[in-house]
Amino acid sequence: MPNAISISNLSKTYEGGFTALHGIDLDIRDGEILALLGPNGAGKTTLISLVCGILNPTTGTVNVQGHDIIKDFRAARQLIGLVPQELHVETFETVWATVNYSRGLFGKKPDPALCERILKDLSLWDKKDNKIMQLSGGMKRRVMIAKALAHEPRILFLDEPTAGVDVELRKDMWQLVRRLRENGVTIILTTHYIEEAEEIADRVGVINKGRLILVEEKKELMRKLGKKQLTLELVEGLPELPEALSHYDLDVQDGGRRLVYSYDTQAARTGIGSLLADLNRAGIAVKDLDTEQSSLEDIFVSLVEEAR
Ligand SMILES: Nc1ncnc2c1ncn2[C@@H]1O[C@H](COP(=O)(O)OP(=O)(O)OP(=O)(O)O)[C@@H](O)[C@H]1O
Repeated sequence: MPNAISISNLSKTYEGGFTALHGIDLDIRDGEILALLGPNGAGKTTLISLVCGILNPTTGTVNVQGHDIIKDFRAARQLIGLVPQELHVETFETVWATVNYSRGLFGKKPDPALCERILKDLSLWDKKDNKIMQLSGGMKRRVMIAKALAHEPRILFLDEPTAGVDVELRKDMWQLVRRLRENGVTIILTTHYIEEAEEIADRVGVINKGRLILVEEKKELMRKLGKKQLTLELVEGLPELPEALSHYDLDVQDGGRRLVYSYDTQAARTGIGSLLADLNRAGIAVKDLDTEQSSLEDIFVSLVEEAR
């Protein structure tokens, strides 16, 4: 499949000399949902602003479905919808006027049926005649999304779409994102909520201090970097760990009544079989056992810590 966006050696040094992005190379595939994760100030918004032509790069190029973002700005920009992090909507306009106007900005003919569908999809239809200033924060955020979709972009950037949004609305947004993807829209979202990436992304990119430290299929990332833990509930508490078990990576918890064994899912041998055999040999009876896989959050925290 062709790439929706190709980013090559992209850097940004702001006036004053601070370099917020260092030589980013990234291909965003057509039709995927890519989540960009990174701590505050990592450079996520800078990257989005460069791709959307809001900022000029210091080095590098960005190609949007074959259109260079600088040489062929209008064609490239037309393919993109941007939902910025900050809410800035014309407060005295109605929802309906705002969304229709946005479409016109891209030189597209009015399409009331499309605007109606977008507002209905975003549960804003009953607010269409309201002035934006009469809406709640979550509704204003949805208006920003409606605006970004009004010119039928093929690529949608969502910069922290669910920041400050309640759980219910967050789930609605995820559903909307999935629906857009089903219609072939490529989606790039930045988020601090790892569960968001875990829930909806196909691939995950991690940015730290202006560098893209990793881009990987979410499933592959979790498989490769995910550790598993086996928790063993013992029939009787152990006063101390027997010598025969000292070579296992075991954590003794709950006054010796629980053993937690960490193992690498990728290792040729997990060691579980021999651990259970050694427990049996040592006369330690197991009441119950449970396994748990590390979350994307654990992986993310360890990646960013490693890069420090
Ligand atoms: N106009 C500017 N001039 C100078 N430095 C800037 C400017 N805009 C952003 N920066 C710096 O660039 C770095 C990256 O900022 P950016 O907004 O891209 O981060 P981010 O990953 O989006 O962060 P957050 O998650 O907090 O939104 C930060 O150190 C920020 O202070």
